[in-house]
Amino acid sequence: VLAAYEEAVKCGYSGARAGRLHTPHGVFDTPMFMPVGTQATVKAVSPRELKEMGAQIILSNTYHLYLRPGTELVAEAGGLHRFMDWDGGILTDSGGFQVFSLGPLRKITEEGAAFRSHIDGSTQFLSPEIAIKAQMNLGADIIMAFDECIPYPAEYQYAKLSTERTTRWAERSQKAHTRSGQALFAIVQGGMYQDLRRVSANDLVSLDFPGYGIGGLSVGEPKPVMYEMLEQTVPLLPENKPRYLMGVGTPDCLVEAVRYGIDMFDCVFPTRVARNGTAMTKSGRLVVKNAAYAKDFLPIDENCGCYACQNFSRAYIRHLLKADEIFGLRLTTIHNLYFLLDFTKKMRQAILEDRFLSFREEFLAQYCK
Ligand SMILES: CNc1nc2cc3c(cc2[nH]1)N=C(N)NC3
Ligand SMILES: [Zn+2]
Repeated sequence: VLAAYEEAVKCGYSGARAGRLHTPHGVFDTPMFMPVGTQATVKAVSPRELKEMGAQIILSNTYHLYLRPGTELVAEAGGLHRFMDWDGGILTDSGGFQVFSLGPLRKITEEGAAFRSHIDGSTQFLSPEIAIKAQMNLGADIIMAFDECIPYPAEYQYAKLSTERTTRWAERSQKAHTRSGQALFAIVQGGMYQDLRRVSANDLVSLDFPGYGIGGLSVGEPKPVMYEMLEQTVPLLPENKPRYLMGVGTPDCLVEAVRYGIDMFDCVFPTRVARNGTAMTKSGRLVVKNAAYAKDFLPIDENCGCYACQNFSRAYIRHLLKADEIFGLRLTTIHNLYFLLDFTKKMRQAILEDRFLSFREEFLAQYCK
């Protein structure tokens, strides 16, 4: 069965739920955080380390792999799982976001999006059909419909026309998707307009997908606006199907989104800030590179079970970062990924024990943004 959803343990007092996601590569627990491995690697960590820290599903990007090394090449290599030696779950994003955020955009038409490659400036074109074929070649367990990610802010009229096109593109994505054993999720758009979000959700639900991404959020809008869009959208999505909030995020956003009923998350934040020496903790960010930690022989977090915190001090990691030693980036990355993976595990446990709201209160009280 594809990304079927079962055991959605629904807690009466909030939309939070703990579920299990069935894929050809295993059954995975939600809420879940998916480490981002844009170019078929989660930067600075190995598949063995990912497995060890409890990663279940990781994300890769069709846009990048289509441009380099090419999705046919990955198919010839036996598919993305074989190519990167990852036997857990893989979700590929369709390129809808990256085309608009990475390549200098040439032109969007009903047919698709023409753009210039951010790698060599060559003229490229992605359409629902091309994006779906590319994802079938990659062979991920979950793939995403090709959508247009509306920039923020956007005029109502533009958001309306773009959202309607994204729905037509979702239908074309569905028709182009012929690979069994692979789940195609649609992506709800609608900008920051409540009515457009509701129309987008209702239209996509009537096309009947096995799961739904919520896109076009965490694109610079104030957090209350993001939560308002969630409040409008999530209740319209089927309870027995996964909801995936794309590109989110920081622990405070995760705990709020879980309260609204989100099950899946991905974000480059933990791996990206790790590479400039920032560690995530339950009290907020800790910039290990700061001189304050030069002689701090405690771990980043004494209660953390990760490889970095079990074996190394802040002083050592700071030394490596100051000396531009690659191992320093590896340790901060391992810690940040472990922190978020463990955080979602703690949220799941709280939901199952019917104490999610108090877990959320306690966490938010301690965490400074
Ligand atoms: C960082 N914020 C973010 N918002 C997103 C929104 C989308 C996405 C990826 C995102 N990342 N991928 C899509 N295919 N569409 C919507
Ligand atoms: Zn740690």
